[in-house]
Amino acid sequence: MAYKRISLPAGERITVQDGKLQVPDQPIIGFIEGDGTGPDIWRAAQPVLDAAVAKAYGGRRRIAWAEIYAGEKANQVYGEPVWLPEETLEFIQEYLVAIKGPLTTPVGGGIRSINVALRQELDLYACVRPVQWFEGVPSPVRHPELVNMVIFRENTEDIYAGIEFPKDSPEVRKFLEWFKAEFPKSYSKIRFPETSGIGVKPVSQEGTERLVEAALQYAVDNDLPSVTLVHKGNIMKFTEGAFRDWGYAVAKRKFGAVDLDGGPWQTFPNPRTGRPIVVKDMIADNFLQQILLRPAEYSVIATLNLNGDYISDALAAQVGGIGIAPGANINYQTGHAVFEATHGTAPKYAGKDQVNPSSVILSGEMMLRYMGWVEAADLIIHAMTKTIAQGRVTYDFHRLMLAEGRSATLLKCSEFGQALIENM
Ligand SMILES: NC(=O)C1=CN([C@@H]2O[C@H](COP(=O)(O)OP(=O)(O)OC[C@H]3O[C@@H](n4cnc5c(N)ncnc54)[C@H](OP(=O)(O)O)[C@@H]3O)[C@@H](O)[C@H]2O)C=CC1
Ligand SMILES: O=C(O)CCC(=O)C(=O)O
Ligand SMILES: [Mg+2]
Repeated sequence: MAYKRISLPAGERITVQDGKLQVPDQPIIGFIEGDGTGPDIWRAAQPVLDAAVAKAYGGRRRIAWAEIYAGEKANQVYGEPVWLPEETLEFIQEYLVAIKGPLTTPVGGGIRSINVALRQELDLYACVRPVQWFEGVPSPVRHPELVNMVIFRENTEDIYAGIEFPKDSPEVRKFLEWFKAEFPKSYSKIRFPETSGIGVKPVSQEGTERLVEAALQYAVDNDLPSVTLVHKGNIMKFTEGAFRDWGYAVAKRKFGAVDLDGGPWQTFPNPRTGRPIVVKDMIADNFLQQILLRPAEYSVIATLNLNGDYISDALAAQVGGIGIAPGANINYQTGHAVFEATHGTAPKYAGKDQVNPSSVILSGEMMLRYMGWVEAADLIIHAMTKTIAQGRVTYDFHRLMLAEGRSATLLKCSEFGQALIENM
């Protein structure tokens, strides 16, 4: 396919055959720099990913990077107000794998999230965010080593679908008139109808089942002890409550789970190892205190879009903050995957070469593992562990280390990337 503004490097496409990713030695992979601190971080991260691949495979393998555009840079490159160019989506459709920096979303009015749009347009239904502690990373909790979880956040539905009507708009008036006529009892529950904005929260059985199935399969593949369905189903019965029920049902139907002590918790033996996997559920507010008090009891988490967003940042804080929290948006059925940090654009640090590039680097590490390039991924983990152990860190860890009375060397964003390369 010919692109208007995307230059294709020499290389080949990643494809899927019989449900398995086929990765050539020079795969073309798209990257979106991102807004705010995105360019600082990408400048530090890309050399680290390239160095890991070069060292692991001695030049036999190489990533052929293709810059693709979204956010503020898309406006510059395409010369018109275009936040998510059609050809960016077409490129990812065709080349399957991409990595991106954070993109700005204004609060209140203005454009809707481009990050969310990418996930929805490409149907990247699972937002996978592993949360693990690296030895030496400063943390606000006493036992960060007990935190070892992987969040599977539903990525295409929920209140994030973006179905909202602003107060006083013709849409909200029409909606409320219809609602009042058809559902007078429910309408009467709207406390101030004249001054309300309205949002719609769709949660489907299909959307839930594919997400929960991916989480259960992850527990099987990685021999993990439990999957917890996190929801607010006591209050939102037919969306979040249904998420729980459909989740339990898929564990029974697809994995042969049976009730534990009369239910609702379930268990099934891991077909690969025989070890039991417990499927349990928890109401989201309780879960947020449980992960602080008893983190060792949680492993894989399957949850809805908004809960997953909150839980991601809360758990990241327990292992050092969103500067080191990676993620991936994946469609396990088609193989499409866009890797990205959990954090946003952190605009006050933009252009200062100051922030922690670890989230994007570790998102790249997830990407390499997804591609089957595990030797390169392992090198990144090794270098990250070693560099942090040497106390060579960016500002976010530095200030926490000093507060803990530890000595540390303050590095810029780019210097931290270089330190990783030295330590590979
Ligand atoms: N996927 C995406 O692209 C996402 C985009 N966003 C967007 O980003 C914009 C800003 O959002 P905001 O709520 O401020 O959240 P951010 O995640 O951008 O930043 C919040 C705070 O987190 C810390 N932080 C963020 N990134 C890093 C890093 N790389 N290294 C170290 N610390 C970091 C900083 O803390 P401190 O001040 O303590 O130093 C920062 O002020 C919004 O437009 C939002 O919509 C938000 C989340 C995800
Ligand atoms: O799209 C955004 O601006 C925010 C998204 C977000 O917070 C997330 O995906 O964790
Ligand atoms: Mg978030």
